[in-house]
Amino acid sequence: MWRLARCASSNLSRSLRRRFFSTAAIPAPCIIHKRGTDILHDPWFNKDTGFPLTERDRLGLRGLLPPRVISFEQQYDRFMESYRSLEKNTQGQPYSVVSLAKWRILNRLHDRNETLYYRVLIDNIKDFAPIIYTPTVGLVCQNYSGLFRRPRGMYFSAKDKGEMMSMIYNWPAQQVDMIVLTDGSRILGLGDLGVQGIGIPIGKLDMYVAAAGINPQKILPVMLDVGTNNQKLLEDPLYLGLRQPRLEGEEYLSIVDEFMEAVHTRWPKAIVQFEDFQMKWAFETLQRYRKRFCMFNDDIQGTAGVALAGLLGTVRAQGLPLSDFVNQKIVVVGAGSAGLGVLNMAIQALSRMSGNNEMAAKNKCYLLDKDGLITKERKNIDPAAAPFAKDLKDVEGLREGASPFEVVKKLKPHVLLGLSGVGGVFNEEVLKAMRESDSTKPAIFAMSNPTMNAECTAADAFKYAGPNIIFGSGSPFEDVDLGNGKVGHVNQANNMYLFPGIGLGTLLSGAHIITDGMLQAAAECLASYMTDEEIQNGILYPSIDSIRHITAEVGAAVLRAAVEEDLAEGHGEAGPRELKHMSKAETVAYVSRNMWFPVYSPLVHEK
Ligand SMILES: NC(=O)c1ccc[n+]([C@@H]2O[C@H](COP(=O)([O-])OP(=O)(O)OC[C@H]3O[C@@H](n4cnc5c(N)ncnc54)[C@H](O)[C@@H]3O)[C@@H](O)[C@H]2O)c1
Ligand SMILES: O=C(O)C[C@H](O)C(=O)O
Ligand SMILES: [Mg+2]
Repeated sequence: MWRLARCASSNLSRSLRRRFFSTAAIPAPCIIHKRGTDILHDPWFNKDTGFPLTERDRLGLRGLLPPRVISFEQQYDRFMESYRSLEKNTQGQPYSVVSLAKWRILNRLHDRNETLYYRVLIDNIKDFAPIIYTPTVGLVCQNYSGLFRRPRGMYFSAKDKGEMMSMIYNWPAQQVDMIVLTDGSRILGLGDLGVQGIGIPIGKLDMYVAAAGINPQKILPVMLDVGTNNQKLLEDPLYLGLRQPRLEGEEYLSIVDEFMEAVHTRWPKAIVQFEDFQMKWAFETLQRYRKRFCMFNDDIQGTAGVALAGLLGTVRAQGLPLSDFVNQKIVVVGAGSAGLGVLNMAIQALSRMSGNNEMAAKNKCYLLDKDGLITKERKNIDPAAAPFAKDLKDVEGLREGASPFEVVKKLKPHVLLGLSGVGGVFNEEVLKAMRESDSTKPAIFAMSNPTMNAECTAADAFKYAGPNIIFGSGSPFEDVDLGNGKVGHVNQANNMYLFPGIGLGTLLSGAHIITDGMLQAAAECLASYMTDEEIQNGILYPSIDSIRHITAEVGAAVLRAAVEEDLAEGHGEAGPRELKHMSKAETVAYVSRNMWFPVYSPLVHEK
């Protein structure tokens, strides 16, 4: 049964939350094995003009920098000034020009000085997340060949078969905690982008550092290049990936197997997040590895938790008890890895609430794909979608393949949720049909990314479906002015609210696998995070400004679930016994304490 207990410290005021996380601890010294220009060229350690004179002496930097020492705060202000003037100078130019210019200036800093980069990112997450993450990251992937200056992360290709076990030792860090892996086959809603999809693991890991405080020296973005079926890329002379069609079947799996074994051999406790794999491989690899390695699929499992929190929030927003969730009619448009992940988790929760009656739970959920409503009449039904196919006699008045409009018109659902990857699927006609919903506050979630691929815009949703709706989208939209001083609130229903906490909680627990129980704990924590007042105002998720706080809470919930399942083997200072004896509040404090925060550490050279 779902109990929405308040998170341990969720009653902290927003400003206190911010202050709590911006208080830097006294930095511990950092041992390095480099000197001179090698340090200046290493973004992990570089402080640019910020090296104090004593350190310049110790590290052989004297004379390699202009004499004046500039403080971290001055460097920070200088960067922000350049950023703001770029913003001013590009005003009125097309979105793609402006956002790529912003991405470039941030990326240059990332390449040069990671401490300063992550500090500006954390402090300005609301402004910068849409640049380094969704939606601009999609544009960056599309333009990767042109934007490429220096590599980031590792690239394992089909040509590296048999070599991966040794290649993994080419990575310079001794320890890696968090890996985000893609094969580039379904990048956001943009399709197969081959090797160019590396932008996604980079963006996701930036969120890990900013939101979860994973040390950037312990992250690794990885591209598994098994070819591409994108003809345009194959014909592009500047394309940087393998120019061959994608490997299939056993050949494909043997590459992923080899990579997973190599990672596990060097870093047995590293967590691997699978990201943006096309559906068949997303499900297959999850089944294949989840009991053997510490891994999860963000598009299936992270998205499901965020959507479930949104669905439960919708019930609360309607002023109903959570138990009323079992009466909600939910229409999901998009039967891919994300849509099926959401439906699976929603049905698990519904069925728990209705006394393990899975049949009753399924009856309330409807699934559509590119060919419309999925029923048992469907020819060549995808096995993953088959359990959700409707018996025609249970959907009277509807036909196999009914369109989103027909389905909404007939069923008057409480929730319409899109994960189709297709922009505009919730058109005027569909949105207007939602006005006749059986709910007084129906919810519309247009979760596909990036912005162009959202099923509808926020403005259209409020305009056509009415001012009372709850609205969520995968990519950020501005709140909508409804007139008379009223505002239509836009929720960013994006898995970024969960994946950083799933990774952090798992890491600190020392669990060697990620179970459904741990994922459910993450979703429950997010669902309980908002106050009733916020929920009444249509606000289902925290502001991205407090992402570090919610991530600490989610991380603690995941860790505690691992303890309850006897999976927590401990990490660093805290062994399994210590973890077991921590109270809920102590667990949150422990997780927060273990979040890395960017400050210049004194550097000490060792041969
Ligand atoms: N907001 C989030 O956190 C989040 C998380 C994961 C995925 N997504 C987004 O969801 C989208 C889908 O991801 P996926 O991994 O499930 O992709 P997928 O390719 O596995 O599945 C796409 C599904 O949409 C269906 N579809 C295609 N055209 C359609 C149409 N015109 N009408 C109805 N259905 C249609 C397909 O038949 C398929 O079932 C992507 O845009 C992705 O960016 C968002
Ligand atoms: O990347 C995102 O913004 C969310 C999600 O993982 C997606 O694939 O769209
Ligand atoms: Mg994704």
